[in-house]
Amino acid sequence: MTQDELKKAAALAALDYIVEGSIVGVGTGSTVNHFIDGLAGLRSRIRGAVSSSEASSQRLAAHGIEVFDLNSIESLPVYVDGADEIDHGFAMIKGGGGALTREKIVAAVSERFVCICDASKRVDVLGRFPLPVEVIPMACTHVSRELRRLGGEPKLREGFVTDNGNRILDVHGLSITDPVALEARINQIVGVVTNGLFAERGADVLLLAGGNGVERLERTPAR
Ligand SMILES: O=C[C@H](O)[C@H](O)[C@H](O)COP(=O)(O)O
Repeated sequence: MTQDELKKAAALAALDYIVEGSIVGVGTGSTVNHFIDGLAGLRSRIRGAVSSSEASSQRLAAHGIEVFDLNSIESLPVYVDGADEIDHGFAMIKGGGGALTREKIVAAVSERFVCICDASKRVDVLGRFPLPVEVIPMACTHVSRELRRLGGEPKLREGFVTDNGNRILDVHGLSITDPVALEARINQIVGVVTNGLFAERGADVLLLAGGNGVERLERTPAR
């Protein structure tokens, strides 16, 4: 199977986690695009969706799925999203598509985070994928200096502006052995909006597609 076929298999498996009659939290990216396309077939069984990016909102709307403002809803039983890397404790690096801030907000509201990935995303230690950090534009140089002090090598994502009007620094060379601590530390740097570590609020379920099908893994409570 190709990587895209594996992404699609993981995405379609996530349809089993949708709560009938609810609003569904929807992430961003090529794996989630398969999920949105699959969700279109269940349109009559959900109220609609909350989206984490302009791109996902457009795709949802094109399928006739109503997109709600997060501020207008009371609860979100399930959030479905991909990841760039996920470790064995279900901490993730996200933001390869630059949607990390809205993704983290929607994930924070959700009761259950279902992560959909092909098997190449599973790692022992996070950090080979450069860690995206969303930054207020005027703070890029300051934040870069601070990130270097933490041992990383930040590179500005050229020509890219987030849905929130900010910039992305991709931080190379980190070996992230304590994702919860690093997530908090980077968020303390003035000018940082969000970083792409999803560790304090990691995934609850991992649907991991490989050669032998889709593994359905639940986070163990002790994480
Ligand atoms: O900003 C993008 C998101 O965090 C994506 O969920 C992540 O980059 C994975 O994307 P893909 O499914 O395209 O590999």
